[in-house]
Amino acid sequence: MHRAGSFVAQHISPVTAEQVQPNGVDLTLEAVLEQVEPGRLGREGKTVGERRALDCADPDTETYRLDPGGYVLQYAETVHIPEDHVGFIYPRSSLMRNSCMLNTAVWDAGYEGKGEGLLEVHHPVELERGARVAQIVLADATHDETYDGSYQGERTR
Ligand SMILES: O=c1ccn([C@H]2C[C@H](O)[C@@H](COP(=O)(O)OP(=O)(O)OP(=O)(O)O)O2)c(=O)[nH]1
Repeated sequence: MHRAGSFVAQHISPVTAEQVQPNGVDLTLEAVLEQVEPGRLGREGKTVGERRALDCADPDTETYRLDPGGYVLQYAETVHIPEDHVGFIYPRSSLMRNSCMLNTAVWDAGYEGKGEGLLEVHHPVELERGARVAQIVLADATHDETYDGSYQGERTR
């Protein structure tokens, strides 16, 4: 069962009433990165290649103008996935209706941090820093142990 937005909101910080949706909570854009060197996933271990933070095309309004391509998007909110739950991200529908897609991996029980997502841009788009771009939902889930990986606490310290 997926939990109501009001439940999800208890695990997101900071959060405003505008972000709370019937079935989840909207996350906002903190930064857009462009990968500049290859990463590697091996049989043992992994490395994330260097990413460069993009400048806003309009610094006054903190607006990014993105051409078609793949970008790493960083969310502004700290998310805590409570025990007995798993999280998933969906794009805000207006982002998708503008020919962009935001992809998700699994948000594990016990994870806490400011996460990232892969933004696919299929038509030029403008995104303002602080704009609501994604929605996180929580579903009930059984699990073994809780998340203790390399991304625990990312961008919160
Ligand atoms: O779209 C997503 C999905 C997950 N996460 C966060 C929450 C998740 O709990 C954590 C780690 O994800 P995963 O376990 O898939 O990472 P990994 O590549 O297996 O690395 P590690 O083993 O170091 O955790 O990253 C995101 O920021 N964005």
